[in-house]
Amino acid sequence: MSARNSQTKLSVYVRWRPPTQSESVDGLIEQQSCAANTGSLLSISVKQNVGNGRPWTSPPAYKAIFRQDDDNATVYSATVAPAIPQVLAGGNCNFFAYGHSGSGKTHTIIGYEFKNERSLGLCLAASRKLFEALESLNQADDELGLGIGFSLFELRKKIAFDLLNGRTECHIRQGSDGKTHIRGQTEVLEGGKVRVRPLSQRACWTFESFREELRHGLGKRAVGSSSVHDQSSRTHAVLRLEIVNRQLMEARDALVDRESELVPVGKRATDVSIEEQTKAVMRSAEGGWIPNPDYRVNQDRIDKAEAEKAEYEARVAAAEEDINAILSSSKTKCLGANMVFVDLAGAEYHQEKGAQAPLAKQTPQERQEGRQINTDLLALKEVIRAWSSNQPRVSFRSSSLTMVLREHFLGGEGGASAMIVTVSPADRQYSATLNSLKYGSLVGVASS
Ligand SMILES: Nc1ncnc2c1ncn2[C@@H]1O[C@H](COP(=O)(O)OP(=O)(O)OP(=O)(O)O)[C@@H](O)[C@H]1O
Repeated sequence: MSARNSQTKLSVYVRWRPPTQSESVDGLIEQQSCAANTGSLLSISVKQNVGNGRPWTSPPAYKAIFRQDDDNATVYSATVAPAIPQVLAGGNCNFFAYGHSGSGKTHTIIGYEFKNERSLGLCLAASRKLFEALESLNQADDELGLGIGFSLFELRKKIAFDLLNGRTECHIRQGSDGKTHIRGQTEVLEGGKVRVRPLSQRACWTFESFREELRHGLGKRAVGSSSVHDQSSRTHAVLRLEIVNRQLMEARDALVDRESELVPVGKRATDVSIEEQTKAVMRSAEGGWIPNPDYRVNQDRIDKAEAEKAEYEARVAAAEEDINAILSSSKTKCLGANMVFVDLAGAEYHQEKGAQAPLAKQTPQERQEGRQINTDLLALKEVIRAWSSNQPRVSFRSSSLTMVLREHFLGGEGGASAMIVTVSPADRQYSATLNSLKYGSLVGVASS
């Protein structure tokens, strides 16, 4: 597996969320951050106040540490805003939030208030800025017609659920090109075309329409009870924004059409070949297979079916070429650039000895999901560690989460990646917070 692009860096940030009233009463973690003498990364020291967890000081690893009174707009300015010019110059940028359940990942990435400017989650604040920039480009050249195409899905176990298409199940597979493909159900269309539905991508031409579409899609997201709260995201949500125009969207639709036409033709060629080969042999007296003297393989029939298949394959290749041509001949570099936001499902930790009972009761299924989420996050941790330290082999195939994120990790020149480690200041969640900080520090050190 290829190592990360040398220009792509992963910056790690920490965000403390405000304590709830009961957490303030029960006691808060003592924490302080300091700048190292050399370099610009920060370290954190934490100490449990009431419990007897061991104090810990991180190495210099974090690019910035946000305090409990820093709002989403402040976090956006420091983490995502610097990436907007990179996306407009054609780079791909990825942002994801990592942290234990209830630590503030959804609050940070998606946000819970869609209208208050300072509370917009990172993805909405980014899209608003992108739309502003695209509008200026469109005004300067009305042929560009730029907008944002987005896809939104959530991952649970090995299935991706397409939130823009009624939460339909999609399968995650690695294609012969080594890339990860997320494909929905197979549909038989008019004229015998067989379409394997791709993950939906919806084009929006204004920020307001994007916000409404996003809100609608997010409404389909699954929530359940974690060991910390009862509105927990029990899946990883992935939101991909791509700069598109109508020409690009139409070319993509045309590619899906050409692929749909190829499926029955390809199957027919395989069937003909198998049929001819089957007729050309017969059972011997001993039970083995021998040539059938009464049948001569109809090579013409096979060649005809293969020629038809080649013709349809060429149509697919031409449709792919059309897409590449649109991208390469575009008057703007940003066409096709991506921004990806990942709101990971919350890692769960066992409560410390003497801590309060969990706030929410979990069903056995939710406990099983919790174990699966932890397994995924462990795989992600290993991938980030290997990728950040430029190891030649990165085991992206170890979970469907890492398979899906593969493209985003390996994505292109001139991009940026950032991880925001969200943490709770509650003393009773000390070990969970410590775990997240340690994880972030490993990644931060490896990427520095
Ligand atoms: N920085 C913050 N400022 C204000 N409120 C916050 C902040 N971070 C989190 N919260 C609040 O804390 C609660 C839990 O946050 P959130 O749902 O974002 O957690 P999460 O990490 O996504 O949890 P899970 O993984 O279980 O879904 C929410 O009510 C959220 O509004």
